[in-house]
Amino acid sequence: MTDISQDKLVNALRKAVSRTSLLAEGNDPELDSAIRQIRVQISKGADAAAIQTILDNVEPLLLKVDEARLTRAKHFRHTLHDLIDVLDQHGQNVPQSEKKAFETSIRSHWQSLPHWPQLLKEYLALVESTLSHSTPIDNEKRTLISRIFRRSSSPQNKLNSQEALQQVSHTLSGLLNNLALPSHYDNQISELKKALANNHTFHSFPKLLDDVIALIMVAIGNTQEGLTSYLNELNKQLASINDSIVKSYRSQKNLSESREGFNATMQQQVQEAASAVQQADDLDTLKLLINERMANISTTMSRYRKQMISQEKMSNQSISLLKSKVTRMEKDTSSLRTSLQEKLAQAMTDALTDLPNRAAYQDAILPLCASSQKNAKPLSLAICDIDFFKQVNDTWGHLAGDKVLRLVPRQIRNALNKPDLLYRYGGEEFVIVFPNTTLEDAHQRAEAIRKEVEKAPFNVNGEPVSVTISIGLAELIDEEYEAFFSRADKQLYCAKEAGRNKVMVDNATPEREH
Ligand SMILES: Nc1nc2c(ncn2[C@@H]2O[C@H](COP(=O)(O)OP(=O)(O)OP(=O)(O)O)[C@@H](O)[C@H]2O)c(=O)[nH]1
Repeated sequence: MTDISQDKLVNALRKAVSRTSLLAEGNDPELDSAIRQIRVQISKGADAAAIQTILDNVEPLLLKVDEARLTRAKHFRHTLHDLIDVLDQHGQNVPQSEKKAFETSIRSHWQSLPHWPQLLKEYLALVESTLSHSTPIDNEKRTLISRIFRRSSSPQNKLNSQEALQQVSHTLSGLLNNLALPSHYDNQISELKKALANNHTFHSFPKLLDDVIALIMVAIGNTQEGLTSYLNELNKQLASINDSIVKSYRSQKNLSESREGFNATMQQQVQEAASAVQQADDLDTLKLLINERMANISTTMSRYRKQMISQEKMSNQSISLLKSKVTRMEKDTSSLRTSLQEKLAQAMTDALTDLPNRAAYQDAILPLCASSQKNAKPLSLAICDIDFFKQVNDTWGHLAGDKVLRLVPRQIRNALNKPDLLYRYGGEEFVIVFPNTTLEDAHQRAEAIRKEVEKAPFNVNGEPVSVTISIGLAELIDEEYEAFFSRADKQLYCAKEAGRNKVMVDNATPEREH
């Protein structure tokens, strides 16, 4: 193998190793050893061009998986901070040093899925510690969670215990939405979400939290299983390609060795013939000598031809074996790509409504904002929230609530233009991105959306149910995304305050050249 192709191979494999190392970060020693074995393959040498092509195809997919993982991790980090907020609101004696230590743990480990259960357990320890720093232990045996929420029912606290419990349950439900588990877990996740939403007692809360942790463990198992088998497979195939290359190299070497041997023998025989001619005294002896030498040369040549033919055959065989191995590896890679694409689509889709979910929104919105600002094109954002949705759940049950959650986006779609993008942001909240749309046009469309939902004939068990939505709207100006979202969100809050079933607009508009 030439130095250049060796360099190419080393680079390609280094890229793959660094990507897979990233994915395998914090996983078990088996994965680390698989990565080490790939490094060994690099040093042994393999067909650079074939592997480069395959890795180039795999790399963007691995990158996408990384991004989805990062989005989930960010969501988890928010969840933990939400949980700390709940604790701050309800426990006046949160021990600051332990809270800081927990926040440091979050900072160090939020990106590593295997640490998530540990972080949730640390949260429970912080709850426990908060309690032991506060009121003296009651005689009544209450669970830790029940005590902290019980204290929250004092009038100076903003939320009552039920609301606090709901807030935590809601946060954990959001976390479940972002776990990216295979679809056969959908039922279990939706049951657990239902149990969280319906949970009005504190004693069952730790059990529910345990169930959430168990599902996170499954998600960890899945990630590791997939990666381990992928790395093992890649490793096996690299090893077998390496084998074929070594064989092919050996037969090439044999060929050139026999060519050298042939040259030497021929030279020797020609020299022998020449000296025999000089030594011959008469014509008959000379004829005899020449015939003898020519016969020798002809035997050597036919032996050499036979050897060549058999070695060429061997060389061709090992090349075609190598080709079929590379083809198989390409096929396997393409099925890996398909399964990664399916997993990616699953992670980006909300199972209840089939809409792209919050992770998908977060992937899309920053590039959309950047491109609108760069090209001086308008971009508007609407945040929609179903009014009094809790009442729907409380009156007709969660299944009816889920039905409404599926129907509302259908109504919204009736008033959207083709390029408009609709996402389920979480719970009963939807966001709509209006690319290339001014605030004025987006306002008209948002009004149409509000009316579509208002006039829709929703019903549960044949009984009509009135469903409306409130909408907050803003157009992107020269600002950070967070400020843009917060302006729309503030308007949603105003729409709720103003009596709901309203569209409220933030009137800041970008300066346009006329
Ligand atoms: N059925 C169902 N309910 C959900 C889901 N996700 C969130 N919820 C519920 O949505 C409700 C949201 O209630 P609130 O945030 O109090 O808001 P609201 O009742 O809509 O009131 P306003 O927004 O103030 O008009 C909570 O009861 C959640 O349990 C879901 O996937 N399915």
